[in-house]
Amino acid sequence: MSSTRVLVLNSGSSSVKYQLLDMRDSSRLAVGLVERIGEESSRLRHTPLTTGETRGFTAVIPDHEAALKAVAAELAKDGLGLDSPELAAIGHRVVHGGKFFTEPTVIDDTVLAEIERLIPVAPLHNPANLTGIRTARALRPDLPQVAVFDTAFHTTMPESAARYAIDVKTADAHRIRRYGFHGTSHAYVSRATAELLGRAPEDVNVIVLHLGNGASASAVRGGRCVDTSMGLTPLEGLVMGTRSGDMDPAVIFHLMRVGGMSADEIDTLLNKKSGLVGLCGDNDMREIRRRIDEGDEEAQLAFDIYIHRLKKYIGAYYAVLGRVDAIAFTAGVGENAAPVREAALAGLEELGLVVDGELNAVRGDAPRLISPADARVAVAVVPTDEELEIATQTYALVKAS
Ligand SMILES: Nc1ncnc2c1ncn2[C@@H]1O[C@H](COP(=O)(O)OP(=O)(O)O)[C@@H](O)[C@H]1O
Ligand SMILES: CC(=O)OP(=O)(O)O
Ligand SMILES: [Mg+2]
Repeated sequence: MSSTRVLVLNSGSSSVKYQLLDMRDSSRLAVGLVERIGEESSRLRHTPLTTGETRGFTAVIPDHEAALKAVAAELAKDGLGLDSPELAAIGHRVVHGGKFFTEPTVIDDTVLAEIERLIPVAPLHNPANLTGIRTARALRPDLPQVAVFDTAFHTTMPESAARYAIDVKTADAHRIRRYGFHGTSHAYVSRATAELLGRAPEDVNVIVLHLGNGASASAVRGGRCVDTSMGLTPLEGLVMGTRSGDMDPAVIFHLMRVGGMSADEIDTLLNKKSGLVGLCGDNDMREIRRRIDEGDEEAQLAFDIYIHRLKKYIGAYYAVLGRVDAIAFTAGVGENAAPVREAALAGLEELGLVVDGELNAVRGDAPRLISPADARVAVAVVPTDEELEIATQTYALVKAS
C-alpha cells in the first residue's frame, strides 16, 4: 500500500492546530486544536471526520512536546496514529525562513539549525515550530518532515520593497530586511481569488488582506508577491490583535530613555499588549463589535484605528499594483467580520471599490464575491486554508523525491 496521508502541524506560540489529510483527494481525516499550552489548564479539541464527533477536554499540557504527544494519542484512538504506514510525511508551518528558504524543504539537521538561528527575529513563533519538528521527528524518525515557510511566498518582493532605508552595511551585517509572513495564506488566497474570477493567476492583480489575530496585507501581481505589510518580524504593518503594527521607531528610544523600559519589556509591550488589546482591552473582533453596539467609545476608537490603518494599506497597494482586479478578505476577522470589510472600503468608490451590503452580510465557507456584478474591482471573501496548502506542498515534495 502506498502512503498517501500527510499530518500538518501549525504550532503557534501557545497553540497547535493540526490536520491529517488523505492526499488522494485532499480530504481531511482528522482536525484539531490544542490551546493555552503552558497555562494552568490547556484545552484539546479533536474531531475525526469519520464520525464528525468532536472530543474536547482540558488537561495540563506544559509545552509543545506534550501537546504533540497528546495529539498523537488522540489520533491513535481513531486508528489514525502516527505509527500508521499510510502516513507519507509530516508538514510543519515554520514562520521565519529568512531569505534563503524559498521553497518547501525536507528538514535535516542543517535546516533545523537555520530555523533555530532565526529565533531572534521570530521569538513568538520559531521556538514553537522547532519543538513541533523535534517531537515529530522523535516519534517518527523514518518519516520525511517538511518545513513550509511563511516567508517563502514573499521572497519575490523587489529590493525596493524589501529593503529598509537604513545604512546598508548595518542592514547587511544583521540581515535586516523585510521578509513578510503569512505567505502560505497569501499564496493560497491569491490563487483561489483568481479561480473565483475564472482567470489564471498570472493574469490577475490581487490585494490580499489576511486579518486574523496576526494580520497582514499583500500586493500580488500575476501570482507573485510584490509587497507585504510585515517586515523583519511579524510586528510591522497592520493593527493586530495584540501587536501595534507600524509606528515611529523613535517610540522605542523614548520608552527606553524616558520610560525606563528595557528592550525585552518593550518587545512584550508591542507584541503582546498593544494592537486592539492595548487600545481597548479586547482582541476579539466579536467582543469589540458587541461593545460598539452598546455604545462603548473605547471599543469604537480601537475599531476606527484598525480600519484607518487597513485603508491606508489598501490605498498603498492599489498604487503599488497600478491596476487591481480583486481585493480578498481572509482569516478569522476577514472571513467573518462584515463591518470590518464594509468600513475598510467605505468611501473608495472612486477607486472602483464597492461592497454590496446584502452580499456582505451573507455567511458561508465558500469563496464568494461581495461586490456588485458590475464593479470595476472584485471584492471577495476567500477562506484561507493554510493546512491544506502546507499538505499539498509537503506531499508534492515527498512524491517528487
Ligand atoms: N464571527 C466572527 N466575527 C468577528 N471576528 C471573528 C469571528 N470569528 C473569529 N473572529 C476573529 O478572528 C480572530 C482569529 O482569527 P484566526 O485567523 O483564527 O487567527 P490566528 O490564526 O492568528 O489564531 C479572533 O481573534 C477574532 O478576532
Ligand atoms: C506570522 C504571524 O503573525 O502568525 P500568526 O498570525 O499565526 O500569529
Ligand atoms: Mg493564523
